[in-house]
Amino acid sequence: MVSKVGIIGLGNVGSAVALALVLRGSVSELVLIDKDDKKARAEQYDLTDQQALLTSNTKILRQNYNDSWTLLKDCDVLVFSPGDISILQAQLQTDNPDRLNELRSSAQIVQEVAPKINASKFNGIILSITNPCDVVVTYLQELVDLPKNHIFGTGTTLDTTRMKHAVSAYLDCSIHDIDGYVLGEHGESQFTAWSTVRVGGIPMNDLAATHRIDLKVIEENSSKGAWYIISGKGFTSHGIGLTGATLVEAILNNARQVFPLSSYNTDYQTYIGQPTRIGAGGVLEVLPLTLSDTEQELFDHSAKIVRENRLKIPSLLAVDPVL
Ligand SMILES: NC(=O)c1ccc[n+]([C@@H]2O[C@H](COP(=O)([O-])OP(=O)(O)OC[C@H]3O[C@@H](n4cnc5c(N)ncnc54)[C@H](O)[C@@H]3O)[C@@H](O)[C@H]2O)c1
Repeated sequence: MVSKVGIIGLGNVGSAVALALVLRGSVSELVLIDKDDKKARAEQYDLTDQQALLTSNTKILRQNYNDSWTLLKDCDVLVFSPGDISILQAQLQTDNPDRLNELRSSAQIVQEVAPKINASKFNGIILSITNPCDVVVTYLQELVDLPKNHIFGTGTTLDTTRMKHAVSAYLDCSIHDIDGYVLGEHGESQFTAWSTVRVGGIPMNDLAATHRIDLKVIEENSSKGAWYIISGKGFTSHGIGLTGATLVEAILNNARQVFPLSSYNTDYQTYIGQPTRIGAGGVLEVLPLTLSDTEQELFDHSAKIVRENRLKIPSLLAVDPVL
């Protein structure tokens, strides 16, 4: 069966998702779109150069930014990854770097791109990556003609892989023995829900008590992961590239698998990172949380931050960015 995936925004992230999808032979057709047409064309040629060396066959298509996006009409999944990473690079010069500072720029992009998605008659599932992830996906859903369960963000999926790595490095064990989630905003208010974390089936909270493990140290190592990477190479790409491809595959294969995605939470009226089952129909189910009282407070706080920032968008867009 033909599977067709579109990617809007071919910077470090969009091109890494495209590369992972092509190398894994996950899709039959890929449609590339970027505001910078030359960049999209370059990615198209670069990805096509691999074809003779692969056992799979992905047709790499491209749509000019200013044309109508007709190639998106029959796409199954659309990856939304436009942005401007220089904003987060500049954040490293501040005392408290925060992805929320990308909001004004990303909200402008959403305003510009959403009508073009609607005009294309795209009717599949959107996977949103652009930061600040939870606020952007909340706003994007409001502007595109798709139901809430047909659009979700990568949420804390990447943060959860970072947490698993930090735990496995600390305990010197296989990363594959670790279950559990980082939840909340894909940002500074995220938290590791230690009550959900198990190592080979043993609750991490029990291990921490018996082995005097300082969970705060492990959490710090994982939650700051993106900033360590950006300070060294200027952007993150490999982890999010494979995260994006894995989630696209989960949709295409109707995996019915649970990831800590940014999905809609009716209590908070916002998208937020929470355990979410996805498949061909997009979000199939948001799993109920059984958190400790402290974790529930952290989750409430994180959702409040996302909601407040969504409400800030009109005033942010009213400000002339040049001033
Ligand atoms: N959710 C996550 O876990 C996660 C992880 C890494 C990065 N990100 C975010 O992903 C986004 C992209 O990061 P990057 O490093 O690729 O940035 P980048 O600056 O390298 O690339 C952004 C791309 O978007 C394009 N673009 C800008 N406006 C556009 C528009 N209106 N329509 C189409 N394309 C447009 C640019 O031309 C550029 O090619 C950022 O918001 C970044 O913070 C999210």
